[in-house]
Amino acid sequence: MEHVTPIYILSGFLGSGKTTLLSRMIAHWKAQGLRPAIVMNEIGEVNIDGVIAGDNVPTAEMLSGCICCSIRADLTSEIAMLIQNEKPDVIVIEATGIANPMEILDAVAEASLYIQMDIKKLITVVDTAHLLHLSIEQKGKTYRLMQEQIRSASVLLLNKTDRVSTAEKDAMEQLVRRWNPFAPILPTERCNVNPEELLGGLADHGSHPVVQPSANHEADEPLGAALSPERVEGHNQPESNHSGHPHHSHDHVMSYTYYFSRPVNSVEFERFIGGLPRDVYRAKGVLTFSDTNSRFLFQYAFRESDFMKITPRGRVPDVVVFIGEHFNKSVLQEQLEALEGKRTSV
Ligand SMILES: Nc1nc2c(ncn2[C@@H]2O[C@H](COP(=O)(O)OP(=O)(O)OP(=O)(O)O)[C@@H](O)[C@H]2O)c(=O)[nH]1
Repeated sequence: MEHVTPIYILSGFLGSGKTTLLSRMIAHWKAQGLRPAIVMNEIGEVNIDGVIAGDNVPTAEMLSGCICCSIRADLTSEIAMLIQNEKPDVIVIEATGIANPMEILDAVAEASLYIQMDIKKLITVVDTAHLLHLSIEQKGKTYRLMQEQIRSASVLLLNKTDRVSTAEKDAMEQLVRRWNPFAPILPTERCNVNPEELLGGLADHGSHPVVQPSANHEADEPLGAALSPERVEGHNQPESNHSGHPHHSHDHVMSYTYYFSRPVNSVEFERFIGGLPRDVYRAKGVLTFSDTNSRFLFQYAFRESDFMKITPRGRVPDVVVFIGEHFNKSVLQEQLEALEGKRTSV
């Protein structure tokens, strides 16, 4: 029988912890002597996560678009090429944080018409603190998207529990359970989860039928929750895509990439980040500071920033990608140029 490649899909809002989980999954499979491969999707024009994912992992980068819509057609050929060239034991697709998982499932299922693969799980990572914040406001596109990502999951990580109290965590667990009564919910810090519990084995992949969008799964099957009719009905965005399915629009989301031509002062940079408009909800990049002698991977997600020393291999530029809604790119550009000393005031 032809080899069937197991596929895991990682979903979750921007900055929820998908790449953190991906690193753990890769480490787990490598420790078992398996060969994983990654399809990494970014809406920005550079792949900062590629710096984190590590060496020796075959990666297909799909940049500057979202696999659930604008570059969806490329997914089949990217997966086919990975399988043909790298013969991986397992593939993980990390979707952009703004992707609608139903659309991704649909795209992957479309690809499975041509490629022998078995969609094992759709794992959604939730930033518990962010969800708490949005659940108080109870509105907004981000809240609705997060709800969809939670509804579609076959397993859920309630991540960043260190940023909420126990009572808040319990409340969010109840909320998530209401939205998705089927998926196991695993509360985590830094996605620290038992990989066996999360991933199961890969060995049984030959026995599952390849998932189709119209498949009628039992609730306890891995993707039963995601593909059941009420889940599809829950996906109630008004627009339609080319395949006639209701389509989620990303028109409100924008990204801005800034390349640095010289090191900047770390304190001034942190001050700039502290003053970012609320409409910028995610930023990440690689930076060289003038007052330190290391390079840093910079992360900003739901108003928390993080700097990690790195020694990137190969040529990695100093760059930051900002993602958000309707923010003013030229204001950011002016501030960044001022940080570089190209302008006199911020
Ligand atoms: N406080 C806290 N931070 C976390 C936790 N998990 C991940 N982070 C941090 O959150 C930031 C975003 O994590 P990522 O794993 O890059 O998130 P992501 O979902 O891949 O982000 P996108 O690719 O932009 O969608 C990083 O700075 C992580 O170190 C957690 O449990 N607690």
